[in-house]
Amino acid sequence: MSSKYGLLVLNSKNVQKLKQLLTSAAAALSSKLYVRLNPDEPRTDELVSKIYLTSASSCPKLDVRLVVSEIRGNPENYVLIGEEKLLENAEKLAAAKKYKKVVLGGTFDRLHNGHKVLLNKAAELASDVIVVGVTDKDMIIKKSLFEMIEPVEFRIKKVVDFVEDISGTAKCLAEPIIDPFGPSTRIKDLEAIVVSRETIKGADAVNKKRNEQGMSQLDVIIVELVEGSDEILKETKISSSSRRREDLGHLLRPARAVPRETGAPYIIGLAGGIASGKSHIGKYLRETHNFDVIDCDKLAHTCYERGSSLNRKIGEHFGGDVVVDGVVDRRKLGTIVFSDKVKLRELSELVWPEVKEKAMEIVKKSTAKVVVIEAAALIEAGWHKTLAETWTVFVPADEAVRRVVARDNLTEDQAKDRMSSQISNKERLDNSNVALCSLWAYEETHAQVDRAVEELMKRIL
Ligand SMILES: CC(C)(COP(=O)(O)OP(=O)(O)OC[C@H]1O[C@@H](n2cnc3c(N)ncnc32)[C@H](O)[C@@H]1O)[C@@H](O)C(=O)NCCC(=O)NCCS
Ligand SMILES: Nc1ncnc2c1ncn2[C@@H]1O[C@H](COP(=O)(O)OP(=O)(O)OP(=O)(O)O)[C@@H](O)[C@H]1O
Repeated sequence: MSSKYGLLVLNSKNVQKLKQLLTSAAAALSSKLYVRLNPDEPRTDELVSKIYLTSASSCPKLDVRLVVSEIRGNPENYVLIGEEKLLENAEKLAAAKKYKKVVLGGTFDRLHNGHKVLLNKAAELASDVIVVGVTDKDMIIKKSLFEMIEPVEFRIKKVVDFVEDISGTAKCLAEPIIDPFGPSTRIKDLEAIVVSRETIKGADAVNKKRNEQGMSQLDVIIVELVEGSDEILKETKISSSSRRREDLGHLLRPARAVPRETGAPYIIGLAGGIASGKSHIGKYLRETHNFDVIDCDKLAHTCYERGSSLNRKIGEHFGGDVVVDGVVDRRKLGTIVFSDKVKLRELSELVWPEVKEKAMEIVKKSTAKVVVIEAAALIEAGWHKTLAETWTVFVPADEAVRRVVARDNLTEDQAKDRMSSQISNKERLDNSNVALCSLWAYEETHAQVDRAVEELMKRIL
């Protein structure tokens, strides 16, 4: 049985066997590995990067933390990885800290090894306070797959926990920032700023602004980028964007336990904005995975048949002249609802229950293992609250506009208008269990769907 936490002490000899030691940590532990260097192994930037980089391949599931001061809690409580024991040299380590207060900034989504190298540098240099600006709002919306970025409070908590855990002495003060400066140009007695090769310009901008405000200049401490590769996003460094992309097709939050009769199909919702790729994915699920897929768009049309109960309800609600000979005059109804969000909502509230009832009749007759309810407004209609799980497909808004213009022969403004009546991708994803993004080649969309189906089958067996 594996333990949760472990401690790996490195010296000049066993550091040669780093890969082997990290691999044995992977087998022995389930959660966190603290790494400490004994005095005969100096901490160089190369070694810090190597520890994190090697951990990514040798023990990818462990949260590896290179401690720069004394270990929190009692080291005896951790499983010792390898033979080397801890020599207490906390005083020496603390004395080596060059500054009292340092600052750094970032988004820190899905805290990765590049971030850890940067934060380790700050912890290595600062004895008292590490100030961290964590981006939010306008600072994140240009990032790829920004809709999947973790909430800022969560990212802040992760950063503070990591920094205070490895630092031993320094307090970490983190706050959300909505410009590239944040506290770095507000707090006078900062002494240094930690950046990577790619964010040096940001540090220069901070110093320029501090100078203009009559504040001292910060020493600029640079760490090298930790490499990684992502052919789809064309990244050559470990990045949060890649990690978000890797999460596509995987369960983001647990499915709801919905009681199901023996042999009854498992129902999932498929939501997504205009031209996001719902129909394409629905077709793929039907043809490749033998799921039954209910297209609620088509189903809604059948609700408008002559003399239907929906037509009657619409007549009662919007006035008799929108229904001619038992059939809704769609043009007339369109002029009423498309210029008035409240009226559109009222119409939806008449249509959705009818569509849901019809969808459920189809589900009852289905002999498939899984039935997919494909509906653009699934989340607006609140159906996700009763389904076991919802999958959302999305593309960035500008791509959706491009697709609508090309497919539906509309102007850009008309396309934007249509999108403005829908909820945002972020709102959809916040209410979904699985995220799919159809921004790249069809094969990539299919690969995400295949992953989602494979995991779904394991969950529902
Ligand atoms: C504007 C800023 C804060 C936005 O951060 P960004 O969105 O790039 O954050 P991200 O989470 O991607 O990265 C955070 C930091 O880790 C570094 N980093 C990211 N990946 C890696 C990697 N693979 N290896 C090493 N470092 C990495 C980044 O270069 C950045 O310095 C930043 O880029 C910047 O300009 N920093 C310098 C100025 C600054 O710190 N301002 C705020 C002070 S409070
Ligand atoms: N990688 C991709 N995966 C899926 N669709 C893609 C991809 N690349 C481009 N597309 C295109 O995006 C367009 C929209 O796809 P689709 O019709 O499936 O969307 P939708 O969400 O059903 O749209 P709507 O709800 O507006 O009818 C299609 O023309 C489709 O070919």
